[in-house]
Amino acid sequence: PAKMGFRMPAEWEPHEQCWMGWPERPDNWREHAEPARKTFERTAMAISKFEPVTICASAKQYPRVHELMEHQPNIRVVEMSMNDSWFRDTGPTFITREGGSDIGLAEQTIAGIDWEFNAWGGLGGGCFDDWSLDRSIAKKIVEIERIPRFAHTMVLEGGSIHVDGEGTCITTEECLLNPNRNPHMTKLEIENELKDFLGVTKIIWIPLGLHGDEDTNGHVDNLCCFIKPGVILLSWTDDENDPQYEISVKALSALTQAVDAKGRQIEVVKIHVPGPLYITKEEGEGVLATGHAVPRVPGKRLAASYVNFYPANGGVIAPAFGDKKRDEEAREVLQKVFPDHEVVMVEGAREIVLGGGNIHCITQQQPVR
Ligand SMILES: NCCCCCC(N)=O
Repeated sequence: PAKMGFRMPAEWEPHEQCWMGWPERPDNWREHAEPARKTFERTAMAISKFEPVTICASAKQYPRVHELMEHQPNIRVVEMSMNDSWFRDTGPTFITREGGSDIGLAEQTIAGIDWEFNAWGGLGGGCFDDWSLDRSIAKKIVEIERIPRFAHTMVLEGGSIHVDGEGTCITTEECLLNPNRNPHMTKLEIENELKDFLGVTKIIWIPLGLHGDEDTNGHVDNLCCFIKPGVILLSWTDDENDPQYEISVKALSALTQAVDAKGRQIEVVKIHVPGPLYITKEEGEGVLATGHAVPRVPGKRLAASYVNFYPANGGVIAPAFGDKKRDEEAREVLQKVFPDHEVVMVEGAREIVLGGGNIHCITQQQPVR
């Protein structure tokens, strides 16, 4: 696609809409996903103040969600079956190009990449043992939008990459070089596919993702993200005894020793992680042990980070974990780095991180065409 002039826009570039799934499986979400649906609802309502939202819900969930959103003109609900509701990873990665007949390109100015998906590691450490429905979500979304589809055989989740829109991609070795994704591909081969499909010329590799992020093997979207070309927001901790400290120091060094596609040094802004937060006994017991999904064990560290936010048109939709001090600190940092956006902290994001991700993981932006 890069050869055809496509690139993945930066997430802060104008959106046509936001796509979301709807949680229900009781072996990944506690209390039959009731608390999680409350937070998904808050997230969809918050985003809908800035851009249209499409919620995809299973046949079982459709009636309730449709009724819930009946008076929300900026939210539409469609029926779609899924194994779980992580549309960052199962939705398409949209790519765009400057279209128009004047430059001889076909009219198509937007397309969707349909990566291979194996539930974050397949039977070698994945989150559940059947992902057959999730593998069709990207295809169904681009069909609904009548957008061309670029299918790829490489396993990749949208949460494992971030781009600056100007040729640079950041990702983690912990995830992309994990043998449970593409064991048959070398680092160079993976780089070349990212360059071709995302329209980037430089990959900056970060060794490890967020401590505790075992579900995804350290997706970059839980560790750091671009806030504009040349500037990266990095999850940090002042506690040198927290295992996160070493990880963040390594990431800081990888980022400050690199230059981006335009030859810029990277400026790093730190944002402190909440907590540390751990799964409580009550939370763990609320998740059904079916044997078909990764168990939620009380006492395990939650992979909670404020960089897992969604940049909507003019709004930053960020997780609030109930850690009053760090939630407020994070809101201030986000407002400072996004001076022209309205920062909305979504209460109850702890329910999403109990499922293994956060607000960025449950959303997928569709850029304007
Ligand atoms: N249990 C699956 C968690 C998936 C998290 C998704 C993400 N992009 O981090």
